[in-house]
Amino acid sequence: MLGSGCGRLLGRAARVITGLWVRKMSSLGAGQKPLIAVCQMTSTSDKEKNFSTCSRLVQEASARGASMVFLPEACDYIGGSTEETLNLAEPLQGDLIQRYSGLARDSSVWLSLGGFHEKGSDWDKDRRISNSHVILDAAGNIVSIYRKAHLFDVELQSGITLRESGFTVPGGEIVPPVSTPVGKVGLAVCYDLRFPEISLVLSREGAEILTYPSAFTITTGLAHWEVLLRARAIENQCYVVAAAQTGLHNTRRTSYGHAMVVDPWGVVVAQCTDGTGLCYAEIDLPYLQRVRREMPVQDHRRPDLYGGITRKTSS
Ligand SMILES: O=C(O)CNC(=O)[C@H](CS)NC(=O)CCC(=O)C(=O)O
Repeated sequence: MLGSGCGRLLGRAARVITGLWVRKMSSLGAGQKPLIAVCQMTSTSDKEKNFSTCSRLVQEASARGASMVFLPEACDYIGGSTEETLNLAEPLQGDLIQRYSGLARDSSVWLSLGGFHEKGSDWDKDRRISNSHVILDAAGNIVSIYRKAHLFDVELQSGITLRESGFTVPGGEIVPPVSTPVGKVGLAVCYDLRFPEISLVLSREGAEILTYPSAFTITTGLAHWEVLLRARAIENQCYVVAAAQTGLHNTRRTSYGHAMVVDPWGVVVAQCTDGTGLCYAEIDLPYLQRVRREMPVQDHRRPDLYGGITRKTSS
């Protein structure tokens, strides 16, 4: 737990927005803080239904005054088999992205599509897709694409076996944080959460908000989800935003849920309850600056000691 000596910072504590505040970025006055909305849903292989869920959530968030809405990994669909996952994939020039684009435009919000199954230019060669985190601005333009770099290939004794590399090509780059109306957003996806290096690169590049849209398994979620999200927020003194899949997708896949927002002090300031829904949080950048000023961990780093960390360890 956090010690009482930190009372001054803790005094500000968690503020989860519940009221019907309509305060779009365009109408934000001086000192007003932008609002974000974070989504939780249960994707299936029915793309039409998934889109209509996303659409309803985004419209609700927009009516509440959110400037940016975060959708989870696989917001487009979760296939019941590798074959189905591959068959349903679309290119970023396809119909589905156009519809998300229209949704951002019609609702005048920025959108994070936390994981879009992207049929890329190498499809004909390798028949694998990318797990792409796409940022759309409020006019519906694609402003950034990050392709998941760390793929979830695991075999747990508890019965969870997933081999993402069987249908996905790993991304080859970390993309610079995106300037949005709610702050500078650093992009990652799900399993990337377990690799602090990516968060260090993003925060060094200026990220104020780290994003981990996810479809965590229940076993790993129970053990690791919240502690990892809070650790990334504390280490980097960033907001951490984690939209999430929840519940039963098909006979073989279930997700942990617990979509949340963590503030730069490590406090969980918003969290979804059970099922499909949203949670909201204000992004308080002056507060983030204060946390960084009062405990300047970035200035205390000792890169002279860490040289070997980027080398792969032999097993
Ligand atoms: O398969 C899709 O269509 C969408 N992708 C996912 O659900 C991915 C790959 S299987 N899931 C994860 O990375 C879970 C990570 C996790 O649970 C952990 O790190 O503990």
